[in-house]
Amino acid sequence: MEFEFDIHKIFLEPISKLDSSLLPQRRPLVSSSEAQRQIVAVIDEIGKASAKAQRLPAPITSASRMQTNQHHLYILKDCTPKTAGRGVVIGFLKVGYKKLFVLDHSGSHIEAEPLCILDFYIHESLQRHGFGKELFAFMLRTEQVEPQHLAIDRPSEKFLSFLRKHYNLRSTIPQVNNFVVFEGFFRDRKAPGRKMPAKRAEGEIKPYSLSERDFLKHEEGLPWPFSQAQSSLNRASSLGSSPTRACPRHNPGEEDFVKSLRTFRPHSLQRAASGEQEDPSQRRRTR
Ligand SMILES: CC(=O)SCCNC(=O)CCNC(=O)[C@H](O)C(C)(C)COP(=O)(O)OP(=O)(O)OC[C@H]1O[C@@H](n2cnc3c(N)ncnc32)[C@H](O)[C@@H]1OP(=O)(O)O
Repeated sequence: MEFEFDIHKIFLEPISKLDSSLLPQRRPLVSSSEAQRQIVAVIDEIGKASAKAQRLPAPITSASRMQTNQHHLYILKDCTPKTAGRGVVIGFLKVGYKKLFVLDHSGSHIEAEPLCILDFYIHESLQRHGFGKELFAFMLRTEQVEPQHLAIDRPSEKFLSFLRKHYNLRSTIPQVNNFVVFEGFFRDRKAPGRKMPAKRAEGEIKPYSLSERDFLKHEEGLPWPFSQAQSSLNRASSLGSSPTRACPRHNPGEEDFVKSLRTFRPHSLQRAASGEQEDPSQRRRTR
């Protein structure tokens, strides 16, 4: 992706890590205000490209969302002499910690706060050249995390293939939310998860967990899963919640629906109990 300004003056490293300040560790070679303006333009553009590649109705990565969340954004630029001019952005990877209830092999809910892969994109013309692996490996080193300890927010087929090929991540542990976790998720973690009691007091239950992609639904009307309540509940519900997300709006009939969620036994849970595996790609949100 090319821009009307010089990428090499704002991103001095091959891979730049940004947080909510939107400023890379090495100070850009242009004024702070100019750097901020250019970096906002880059993030918004690559966010749009990623959404288009994933056929999402709107970007899940934008400068404004970066500023209001505790996410880390890794941006890879091209350093080869052929693009020595103003430089190009090859792709990006966005990660962040989220509080989730993750099902273990026995179907128990474990409260965990794993690093989650939230958005990942390499420009179409440069896919399958090893850039994704370079970016992903850099993130793993920087965040000091093992690939099997990650939770993935609705991976695409390409991403699942990527994880199989580079990290031998194949078998998933069936979940009832939209995050995919792999075998080994619970092994040798630095901070082991907390097992939740089978029955919890009323009011203590966090009824659902929103993935990055679910905020899109928020903007369209009732938040997911409440937006599903009027129609039939034909997909697995989610448990757990994201600390970085605003509280859902309360609507008439919402409490009844939450109660019904508490007694609802999702298909994935039934599958977990029977040992049957679910194809994670089937869990992707349809538009
Ligand atoms: C949580 C989320 O972010 S889900 C969304 C993930 N992003 C997308 O799906 C957007 C479109 N895809 C992409 O941007 C890229 O393909 C990525 C980010 C998934 C991978 O980056 P790449 O630079 O292509 O990966 P890299 O070259 O390091 O590894 C290649 C491997 O990735 C997988 N892969 C990459 N592109 C494809 C493709 N078009 N079809 C199938 N598998 C693919 C394959 O396993 C491939 O190995 P192979 O060529 O031997 O089959």
